[in-house]
Amino acid sequence: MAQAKLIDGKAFAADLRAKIAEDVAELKAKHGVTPGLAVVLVGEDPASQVYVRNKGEQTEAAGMYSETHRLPADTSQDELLAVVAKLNADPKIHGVLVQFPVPPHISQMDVVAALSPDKDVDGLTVTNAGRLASGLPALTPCTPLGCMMLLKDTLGDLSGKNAVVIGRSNLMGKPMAQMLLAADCTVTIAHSRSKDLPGIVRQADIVVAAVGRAEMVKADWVKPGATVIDVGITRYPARDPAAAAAGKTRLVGDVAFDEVKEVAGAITPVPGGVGPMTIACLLANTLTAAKRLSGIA
Ligand SMILES: NC(=O)C1=CN([C@@H]2O[C@H](COP(=O)(O)OP(=O)(O)OC[C@H]3O[C@@H](n4cnc5c(N)ncnc54)[C@H](OP(=O)(O)O)[C@@H]3O)[C@@H](O)[C@H]2O)C=CC1
Ligand SMILES: Nc1nc(=O)c2c([nH]1)NC[C@@H]1CN(c3ccc(C(=O)N[C@@H](CCC(=O)O)C(=O)O)cc3)C=[N+]21
Repeated sequence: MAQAKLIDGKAFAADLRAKIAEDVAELKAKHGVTPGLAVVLVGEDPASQVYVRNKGEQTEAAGMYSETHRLPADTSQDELLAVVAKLNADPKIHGVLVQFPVPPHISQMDVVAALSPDKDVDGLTVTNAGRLASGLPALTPCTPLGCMMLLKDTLGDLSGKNAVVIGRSNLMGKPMAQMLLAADCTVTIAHSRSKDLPGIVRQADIVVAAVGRAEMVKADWVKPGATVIDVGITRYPARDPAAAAAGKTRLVGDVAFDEVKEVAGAITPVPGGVGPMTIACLLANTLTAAKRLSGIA
């Protein structure tokens, strides 16, 4: 069997960011509005630090305003909610993202509930999740949005395809399933209590793995020719011992890439697949929020 087509999320995301930059320039020129994104990070999680830095750089490269709030790990929930309330009320800011996970003394649900749905560029509020489920216009989570773009680019019409989503988080699995359903797929959501996961996955024309267990999806789980989207990210020390000793890391997805690429029809790599799309879609959502908040679209 021929090797799977490699889905180049990095290149797709670069094109998307270039289009967003054009739209941002037009919004500024015609309406005097500069989209603004605020990212809030509580604690020192090194992986989150990288994402936060990438987000900040790419936001500015797209011509947007970016601010990052780094709060210490012992920030109280009330202090964090006060920061969110201030950003909700700040006219320079159109998108607010609180990086998860937050430390255990803070309730993620309470943080989400405090976000203004109009600025909820993660699509996590009950309002936006409900709007997505009801088929209404919504700000939707960035990672599933990016996965849908890659799937439509790879397969065209998704109607009637069997899609299996592994994972049921509010940020990833559930909204992914809603988007696939809206595109007329037959959708199965699998999770840690699912029985015979390999058997379920073998039915799929489309597999989306969003678990966080390195190389869980094996070649004999995948129907020949299926499209495989790997969302999972696990960070390991670099293979080279000297590099590892220097603190260098490598990213591993939820799919055993080397063996699955021999079976699948198309597959996203990690890194360079879904991750870059997440950030590009965050910029897209911030632009959408800026337009809506300014009464432009
Ligand atoms: N590339 C990107 O841009 C992004 C990557 N990620 C990555 O994607 C992964 C998932 O993220 P997220 O959804 O937030 O994670 P969560 O930890 O919130 O959810 C993980 C899901 O996987 C399920 N699960 C756990 N173990 C198994 C198992 N053995 N078999 C089947 N299902 C299992 C859980 O089931 P249950 O509900 O039963 O516990 C849960 O629904 C992580 O690696 C994360 O780092 C996340 C966001 C963006
Ligand atoms: N409120 C919230 N929203 C999120 O969307 C959110 C979050 N919290 N917490 C953590 C996860 C994870 N996540 C990623 C974003 C970009 C890359 C990314 O850019 N990855 C690159 C490489 C990055 C690198 O090399 O470190 C790639 O896969 O090619 C990965 C993962 C967003 N998340």
